[in-house]
Amino acid sequence: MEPHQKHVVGDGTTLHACHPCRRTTFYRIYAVVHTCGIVALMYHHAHSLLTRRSSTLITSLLLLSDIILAFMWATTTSLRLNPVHRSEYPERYSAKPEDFPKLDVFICTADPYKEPPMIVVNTALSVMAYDYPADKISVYVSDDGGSSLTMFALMEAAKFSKHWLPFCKKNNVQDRSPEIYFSKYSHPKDDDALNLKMMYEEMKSRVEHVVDSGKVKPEFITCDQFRGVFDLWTNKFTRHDHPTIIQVLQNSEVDMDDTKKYIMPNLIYVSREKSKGSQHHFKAGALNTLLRVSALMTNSPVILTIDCDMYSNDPTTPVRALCYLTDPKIKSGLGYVQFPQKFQGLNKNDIYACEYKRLFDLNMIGLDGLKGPGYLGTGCFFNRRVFYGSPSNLILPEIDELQPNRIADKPIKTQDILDLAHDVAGCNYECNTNWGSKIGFRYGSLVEDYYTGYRLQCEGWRSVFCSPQKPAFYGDAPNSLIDVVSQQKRWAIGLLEMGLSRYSPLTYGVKSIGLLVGLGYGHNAFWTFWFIPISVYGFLPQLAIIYGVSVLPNIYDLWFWLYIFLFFGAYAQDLLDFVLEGGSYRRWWNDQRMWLIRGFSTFFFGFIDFTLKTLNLSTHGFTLTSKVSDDEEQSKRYGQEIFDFGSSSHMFLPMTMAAIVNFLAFVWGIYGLFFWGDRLILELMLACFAVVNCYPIYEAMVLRKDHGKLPKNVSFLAGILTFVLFVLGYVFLK
Ligand SMILES: O=c1ccn([C@@H]2O[C@H](COP(=O)(O)OP(=O)(O)O[C@H]3O[C@H](CO)[C@@H](O)[C@H](O)[C@H]3O)[C@@H](O)[C@H]2O)c(=O)[nH]1
Ligand SMILES: [Mn+2]
Repeated sequence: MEPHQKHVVGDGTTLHACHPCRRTTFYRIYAVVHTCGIVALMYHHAHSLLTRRSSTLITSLLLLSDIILAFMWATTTSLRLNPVHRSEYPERYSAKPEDFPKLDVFICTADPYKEPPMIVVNTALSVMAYDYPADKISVYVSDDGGSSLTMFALMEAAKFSKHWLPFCKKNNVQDRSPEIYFSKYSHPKDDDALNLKMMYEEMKSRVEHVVDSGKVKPEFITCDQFRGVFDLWTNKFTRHDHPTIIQVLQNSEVDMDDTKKYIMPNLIYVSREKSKGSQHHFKAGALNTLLRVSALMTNSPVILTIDCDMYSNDPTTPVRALCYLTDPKIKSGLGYVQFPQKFQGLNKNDIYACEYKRLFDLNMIGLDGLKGPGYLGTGCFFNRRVFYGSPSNLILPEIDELQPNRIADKPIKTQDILDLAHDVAGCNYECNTNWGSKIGFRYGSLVEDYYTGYRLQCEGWRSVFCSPQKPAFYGDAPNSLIDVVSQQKRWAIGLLEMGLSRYSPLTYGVKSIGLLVGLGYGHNAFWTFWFIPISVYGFLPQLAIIYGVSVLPNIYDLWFWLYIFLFFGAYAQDLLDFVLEGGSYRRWWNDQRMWLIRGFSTFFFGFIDFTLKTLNLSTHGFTLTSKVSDDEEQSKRYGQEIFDFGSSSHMFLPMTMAAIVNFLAFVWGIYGLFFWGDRLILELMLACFAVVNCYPIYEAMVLRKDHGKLPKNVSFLAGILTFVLFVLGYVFLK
């Protein structure tokens, strides 16, 4: 955290303040210097190409890699030119609770086995218990799994909330996810808390029991009111083919706690209609359904979207968001307020770099200083109006009932509202409408979040990054390598879909939001291309060592120093960014290592999958990240910061090859130092750097015996492929 953030701002009535980072001036100067370096390097390559000083193939590969590296550097730099921090002062927010705007919360879930219903329950309870007038909160849960188990769990949640919410408010509890609260205070002292803990444990065991048995048997149902609902799950019902189910599980107009002192918020279960033949657009489709259903029922001007695993960690969060969303000076053009994604349970040095500091933090503060952060899919408060055209041009939806400015004043359980709600959740409802193209969350990319935020910004909406000291939300991050690289492969594919669409940040984006923001979005949109420079520098110089030819300048060449300068300059700046934003050195090291690993897995296979899809040779879907960790040994290994390969996957092949090639090159290069002297010093330095980075792979290949080690067949296949590579290298280099 930078020191200037502490000072008090304004006249004591401003609700928020913005502080530019102090490093900016230095960064701008450095940007000029580094650019000169890059230009010189390009000259060097062009010169070698023209004078054919070395093989054309090698120079072209190096040139291509360096062009991509330079592009990536430029995109990162565009986000370093004006990063800002913000602070807001919720204690100064003076509106009376009855004047607070209504708030709709959207929670998405999609599979009761990968996303256990108890997780959804805790997330829902944590937001229902916000420090906010309860009659103004409506929680909508979208269940793309269409699961009676999830519905059952939420029914239980509604019942439990009548005890939980009063308890939180009376005792000013800060952890409003009961799971977190009771794991922190596992031995409550007073009777109230003890009772409640028992009640929670009982609910949990009922829900888990139902999930284990896979079916809601009549004897489990304790609320007579909802008995009939489960009949909707007939024998023909499957998750990919079923009618719409909408159930109001709690209704703020009538539901109160037992003492009749506390009003309960709305809780509504929505599972949109599914059928085999129609497009569902994954999460974006689910969110658009909620947008419509909520428009009919409550039509709140403020919408919070969260993933089912992102529980609230701070009950005052909505008021923080209101500090921006209701500020008359900015509110008319403000589309959304994004909170960072933070994760619970990361190990100390975050071996898989799941904190995503660059993605979720550094890039966001960079964008915030320009035009506002992207949308991260969760932890984001929207102005409902943002989904209906640019700030100056309202695009009306096909029916009046869905208009963003309409006041929804009928009771939510009115029959015609429920009927219409079923209608708008139908799977053919969106045909021939603007949903997904001009209205609502945008379709066309697997990362609907990032893409939607970007499109909204292109329309002229501003956004704000709100990153309070106490994290507003906590979610789950994957904790085995295969989960990490698969999640990011989905992202990489979705981002490339965005990058190569007709709304590409480099063309459309630059035109509508300016060069810097366009470039900034381009950084992620073209993520996959990292695999090119990473593979070239991960294999080519190493093969060169093996065959004793040089591909990079030697130490007596002036160009040698240019390479040294660019490498260390870029790395040092990355480290500086990371540490100045509160990261540790070890986490940074792991972050850069994961970047290399992603280069050989996520980015490479993401690119291949995208290409296959484009050629219509395969399809790709939204593979959910699993939120269950019942493998105790694996969790233990994660805690000990040991890499978990475990299952055998082709994703591990290229990185294993790189590990082998670099090791051989390093050994051969050291030996060669005595033979041919320091001619190949740059190549050797690269191999050495890679070997240090590959340490966990060597360990997993040869030293470990546990279940997380690298499967033998992967090592074996990688060995064979390495041999093939050596043969190819011989053909081209010798
Ligand atoms: O068909 C689908 C698929 C997913 N989801 C929900 O989408 C959310 C995110 O899915 P998850 O498997 O957790 O993906 P992550 O990669 O962890 O999610 C990140 O990346 C996604 C885009 O790929 C964003 O939507 C998320 O907000 C962002 O946290 C979850 O709540 C799911 O229930 C649906 O509702 N319907
Ligand atoms: Mn997730």
